[in-house]
Amino acid sequence: MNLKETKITIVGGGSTWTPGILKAMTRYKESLSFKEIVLYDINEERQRHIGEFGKLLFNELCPDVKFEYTTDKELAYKNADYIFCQMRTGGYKMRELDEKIPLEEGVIGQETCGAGGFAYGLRSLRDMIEMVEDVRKYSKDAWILNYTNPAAIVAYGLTKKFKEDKRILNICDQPINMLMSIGKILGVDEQSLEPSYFGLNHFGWFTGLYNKDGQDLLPELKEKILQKGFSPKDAEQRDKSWLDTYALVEDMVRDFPEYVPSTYVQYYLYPEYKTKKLDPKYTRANEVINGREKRVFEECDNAVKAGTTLGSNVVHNDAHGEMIVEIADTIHNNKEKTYIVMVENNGIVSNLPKDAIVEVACVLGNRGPIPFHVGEIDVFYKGLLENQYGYERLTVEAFFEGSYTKALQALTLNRTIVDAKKARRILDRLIKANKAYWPELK
Ligand SMILES: NC(=O)c1ccc[n+]([C@@H]2O[C@H](COP(=O)([O-])OP(=O)(O)OC[C@H]3O[C@@H](n4cnc5c(N)ncnc54)[C@H](O)[C@@H]3O)[C@@H](O)[C@H]2O)c1
Ligand SMILES: O=P(O)(O)OC[C@H]1O[C@H](O[C@H]2[C@H](O)[C@@H](O)[C@@H](O)O[C@@H]2CO)[C@H](O)[C@@H](O)[C@@H]1O
Ligand SMILES: [Mn+2]
Repeated sequence: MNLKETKITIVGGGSTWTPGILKAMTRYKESLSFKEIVLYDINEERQRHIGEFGKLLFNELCPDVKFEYTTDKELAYKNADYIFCQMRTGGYKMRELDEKIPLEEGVIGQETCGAGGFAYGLRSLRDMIEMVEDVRKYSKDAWILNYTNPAAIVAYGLTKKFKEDKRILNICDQPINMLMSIGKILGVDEQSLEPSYFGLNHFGWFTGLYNKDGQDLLPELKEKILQKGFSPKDAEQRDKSWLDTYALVEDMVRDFPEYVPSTYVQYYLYPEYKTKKLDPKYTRANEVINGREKRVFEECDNAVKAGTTLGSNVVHNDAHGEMIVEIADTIHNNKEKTYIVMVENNGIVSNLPKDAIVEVACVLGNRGPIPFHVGEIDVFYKGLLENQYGYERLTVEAFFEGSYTKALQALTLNRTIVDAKKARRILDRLIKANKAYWPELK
């Protein structure tokens, strides 16, 4: 075990996901040997609710750890060893517009896919670049583990901007969440499965699931999905929209039986069907504002009022918190475990561009992720991914160059839009809505 004492900072301390991360951290205190935890956010009021909950939690479970929450960058980033980042530029108010504007124009309105993800990407990039610069000013060797969405765009943009920085790792909880559900369907512990997987973030496929004997359980999984459908492991705690999203995995396996896709692939394969199903008057942002956000803040406040976190039910999705903490632990202790994370392609998928940010299985240790080779992918997958790569790249270039033309090209290329006149209408509305956040596009 690596005994170096560590400091961990959570950026976006006021996030609805922070309590889950903090709870997971309490289980890794010895292994990660942290002595200091700091929450950092630009919204003092919002963070205070989570910060007070965290203070109580650490006081009860790890009293020798210094726990603070702050809006001061120096305090947050100085001498930090691990930065866990999960910020949302513009908050849920802007997420609502990301989802509603495209839907009003008759195309997918979603947090990370299509025009919504594009709008969110142009907002996130500005703040994420600033965050990396701030962190590097105070802690040049800290590992930055990033959840901030749209992770595909953020990862591509940060990789272009900070070419030499090998300690930024972009991660997503979707593959592990899916693996947990897969484990339940197969009746095996998901930890015992070695996945093979390729794609871009929120656009990928499981191509193999090997048990300890080296047997591939993917064929059995596909059979079971076709017989009984696909639902999340924690179905009883899920909002309806996520249950609907999981359910469509069955359709995708029926239509394209080679692999098992990420749930997000449905936005690209069935854009017309999905658009009809989504309600432009009440989107996922509304569901979250009235559900998770309300519940997390109320439950944090209730614990603080009660003076104890014991018995508090604030954590809703263990996998999310567990994943980022486990990844830090794996790096810290050079555990060389397998995770599906984002890395620069550089030939991993040999027929996709080298600078694409792919999501693949990697062995993770203190040198960072070491990817498993994928090789050539078939024409259908290559076509889909090459198209999405073009969209992601043009989005990032539009941001860096302030280019309206590249923004229009990006949206036109996106499979959820296609029509250039529609793309222009959506782009013009998004420009107005995002005036406070985007670079000027000329
Ligand atoms: N990669 C994944 O798989 C994954 C999974 C879940 C959530 N996420 C992402 O995590 C983030 C948080 O999600 P949420 O739903 O809890 O949102 P949230 O709005 O509840 O939390 C985000 C927090 O970030 C803060 N913030 C905004 N701009 C900031 C900045 N520049 N610096 C520091 N803090 C800032 C906000 O004040 C807020 O407290 C989002 O980007 C979301 O998309 C990613
Ligand atoms: O709509 P939200 O705010 O609840 O979630 C958005 C995030 O969704 C993903 O996380 C999923 C997970 O992948 C899925 O399998 C399921 O279990 O629920 C999680 C969220 O509730 C996604 O990976 C993130 O990038 C999104 O931010
Ligand atoms: Mn994700």
